[in-house]
Amino acid sequence: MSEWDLKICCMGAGYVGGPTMAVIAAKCPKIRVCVVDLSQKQIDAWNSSDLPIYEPGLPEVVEQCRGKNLFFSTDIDAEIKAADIIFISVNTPTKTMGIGAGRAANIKNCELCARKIAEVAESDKIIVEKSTVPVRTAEAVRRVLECNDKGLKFQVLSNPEFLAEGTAIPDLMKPDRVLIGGVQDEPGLAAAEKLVSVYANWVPRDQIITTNLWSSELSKLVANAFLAQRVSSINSISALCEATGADISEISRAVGKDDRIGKRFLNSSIGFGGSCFQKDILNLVYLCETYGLKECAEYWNQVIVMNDYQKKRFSEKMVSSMFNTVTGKKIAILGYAFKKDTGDVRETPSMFVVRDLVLEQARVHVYDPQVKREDMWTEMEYTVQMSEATHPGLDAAVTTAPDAYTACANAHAFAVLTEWDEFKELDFERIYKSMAKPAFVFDGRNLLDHAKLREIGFEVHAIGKPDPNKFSDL
Ligand SMILES: NC(=O)c1ccc[n+]([C@@H]2O[C@H](COP(=O)([O-])OP(=O)(O)OC[C@H]3O[C@@H](n4cnc5c(N)ncnc54)[C@H](O)[C@@H]3O)[C@@H](O)[C@H]2O)c1
Ligand SMILES: O=c1ccn([C@@H]2O[C@H](COP(=O)(O)OP(=O)(O)O[C@H]3O[C@H](CO)[C@@H](O)[C@H](O)[C@H]3O)[C@@H](O)[C@H]2O)c(=O)[nH]1
Repeated sequence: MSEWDLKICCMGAGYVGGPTMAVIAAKCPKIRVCVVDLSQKQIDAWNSSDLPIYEPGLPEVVEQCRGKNLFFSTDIDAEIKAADIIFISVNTPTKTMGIGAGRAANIKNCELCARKIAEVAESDKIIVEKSTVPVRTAEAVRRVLECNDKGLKFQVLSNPEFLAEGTAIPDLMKPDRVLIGGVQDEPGLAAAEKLVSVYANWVPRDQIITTNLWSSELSKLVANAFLAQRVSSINSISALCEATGADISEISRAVGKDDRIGKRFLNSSIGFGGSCFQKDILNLVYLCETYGLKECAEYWNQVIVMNDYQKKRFSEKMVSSMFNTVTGKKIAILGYAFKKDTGDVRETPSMFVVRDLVLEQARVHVYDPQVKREDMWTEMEYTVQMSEATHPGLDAAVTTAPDAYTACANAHAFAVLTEWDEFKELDFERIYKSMAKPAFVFDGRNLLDHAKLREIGFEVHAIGKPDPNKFSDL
């Protein structure tokens, strides 16, 4: 008799696999959970006190369960063999070459997981697609699994993840909903019910939605598209506010009070970043195109077009405000992560602003409380194809500062690009004194008290905020 009610294996120990499995382990002490990965470095970090990702509350949850019912391993074969349920939580990035390059999601890693499971499994299993995938990916996974020569039976479920970085632990502990898609026949429904029973250890049953496979897969893309669309919608209005003297925060407040619209995801910004929104909308656009739905594809693609415009608009505003030249000027960038409370820099809007400033030959000094310099460079090379090799002098042009004060000293401007709480508490009198004059502030998150900054002497520019010099009727 096993000491465990159930054994779960999760393939992929990243931003989703690690936290998701840690919470399952914490909520289900009778379930053995093992997260496996191809990367020894990643697994070693999960087994250390320096976890590979920064996520508030995560170290405590891992600490509570690791070595008891939560394990991290590179022994993929052994864990596949032992598991009753296997989650596939691997990365599905946008394809960079070949058919659909720049839009289609690359599901190669999902297929490789399915092949590995088919190769090594010795008993029937439930396979759960946790990764975000194009609709009908489960079909490919099922067909690969069926190719095992041992007569094994696999049930494939879709269980997309809705956690947001920075709030992953509360999102997982109290999810709005858990979505489980499966084949609507007896074995499919039984498999779905088994997964329902795992989540039911802490999620109320009426928040666990079961549906068919394709609806589940597609719902994930649609949820992200709707959220990103809200950000692009409010950002499009921020440009109109700057032109007319209206205030974007007041618009968000007034519009969001309508229950039908709701107040969340109406914060105007330099644009959305992160590993999901852009990738998933592009994936949706590509799917629409594949099915010949040109108008639908164009509609969703516009969310990305607006986001690119917002990022570009911000760096252009910086340059034009500073007398149309930043050449040789020191500019401080406060915040590099794509949002607060994470060290993740994938698709971060800060990177695009830094790129534009470097191309204008500014000297950029970046301070972020969680971002690692090596991650900045890796992402820059991957996403905007900039490295010391392609742009000699890049390494010297972008300095990482140990704190905000060092970044701002002697700078002509500072720009707030991530909404870290600590930026609100900075001593701006001290910063002002240390800067070249006129001292410019570009608030890309509407985080700071602009009236107070102006009183100190700063020239302040912010997203969707009227310029008091331009609008005397304010
Ligand atoms: N990051 C998020 O906030 C988030 C939220 C919801 C959904 N998602 C989706 O979840 C999936 C995973 O995202 P992530 O951010 O965790 O990615 P990630 O890059 O942080 O982690 C993926 C991990 O999978 C490992 N991996 C790749 N192929 C493997 C294989 N064949 N066997 C074992 N391990 C393998 C990689 O080494 C990596 O450690 C993606 O589809 C993403 O779109 C992400
Ligand atoms: O009002 C807002 C809200 C968000 N953002 C930006 O939008 C991006 C994404 O933010 P958020 O959605 O909070 O973080 P993610 O971790 O990318 O989470 C999204 O993507 C995940 C991966 O698919 C999903 O699981 C989540 O539900 C979904 O919120 C960030 O750059 C934010 O700064 C804004 O600019 N304004």
